[in-house]
Amino acid sequence: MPGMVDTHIHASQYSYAGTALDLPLLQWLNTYTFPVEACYKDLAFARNVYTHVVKRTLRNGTTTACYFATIHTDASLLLGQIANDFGQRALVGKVCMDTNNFVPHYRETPDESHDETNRFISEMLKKKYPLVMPVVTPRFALSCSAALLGHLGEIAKNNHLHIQSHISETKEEVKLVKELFPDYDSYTDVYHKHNLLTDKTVMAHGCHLTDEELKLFREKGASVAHCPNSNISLCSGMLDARRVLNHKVKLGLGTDVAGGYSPSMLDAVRRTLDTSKALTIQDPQYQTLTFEEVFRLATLGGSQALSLDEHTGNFQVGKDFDALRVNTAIAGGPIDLINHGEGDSNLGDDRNIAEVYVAGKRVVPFVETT
Ligand SMILES: O=c1[nH]c(=O)c2nc[nH]c2[nH]1
Ligand SMILES: [Zn+2]
Repeated sequence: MPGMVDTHIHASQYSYAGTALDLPLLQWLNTYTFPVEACYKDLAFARNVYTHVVKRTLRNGTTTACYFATIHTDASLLLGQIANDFGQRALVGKVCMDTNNFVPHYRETPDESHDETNRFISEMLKKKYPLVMPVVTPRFALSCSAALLGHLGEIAKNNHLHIQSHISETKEEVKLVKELFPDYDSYTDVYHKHNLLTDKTVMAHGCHLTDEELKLFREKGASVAHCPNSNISLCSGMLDARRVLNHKVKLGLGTDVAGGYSPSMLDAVRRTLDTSKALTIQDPQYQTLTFEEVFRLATLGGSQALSLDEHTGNFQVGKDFDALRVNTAIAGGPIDLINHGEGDSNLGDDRNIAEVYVAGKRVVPFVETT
């Protein structure tokens, strides 16, 4: 099968994946996330976690990942180097944030954020990695001043770069953005007015976007990363993926580690189906997503959401060979091939992924270096 595309994952949060899911988003950020992310000043710590997350996601069939790192430029560059060394296709973002009243040692000044983003981009591009690219990464509107958002929009525009952020994940966040940015039409308009809503933008969550906002997404060619595990785990909301698709807005899936507790894109597939079925329980007229539609979101949809579909997403002639060799009967695997069930099985996991290829090169099993 084609390799899977994780359109939204925090590499820096992998160290506590599976824990700390007892608070809503904003408290969760202040209590767990910011103190952990501050540790990436230490490059040895960063190397350890980043090596583990790249290996784990590759083993789970993520041939392309769109990563958030932290505010630390050198550690973020290290993540790019590690993805390149293991052969993963990746977008890597140095996080930008100049507003953080709860953990004040984990924030930048607007000038630092601007200068360090420029340094991150120029050093990353200098490496000429074949599959790893920088992405401009304002954390979200609540962490960024208007001045910083403006700087970042300029940088992205002048260098034709990808952009990633979060939007409308929880109702509380939407309300606070309204209070902080009263002169804008909507949360989406805050990013739009700062040149951060382009056809190379991917915004995570979007649970509470209005039809007007989705229209603006469509007009600008921006995409949504659907992160169902995180949406449920932090009780943020349920994205109506069908509505996003009906608006013809590009849509991919994200694990959103560690708001989402699983680094597996197969988990994202299952949670997407669960969310769609929960919406159907609430409204029996709702058109539930099919397995085939969700499989497409995990592969081609993700590549379109990241504007990488020229290179990856399916086996169309001319694209790179990003692929998984799947063995449903693998020894010790999770599937007993004894029943007469028809159609696609929901039971597979990483044990069934025998080999992973990125751009024609086998990257799993790992080649042990001496
Ligand atoms: O799920 C999330 N994880 C984060 O790290 C984050 N930062 C802002 N908004 C966020 N949402
Ligand atoms: Zn996120």
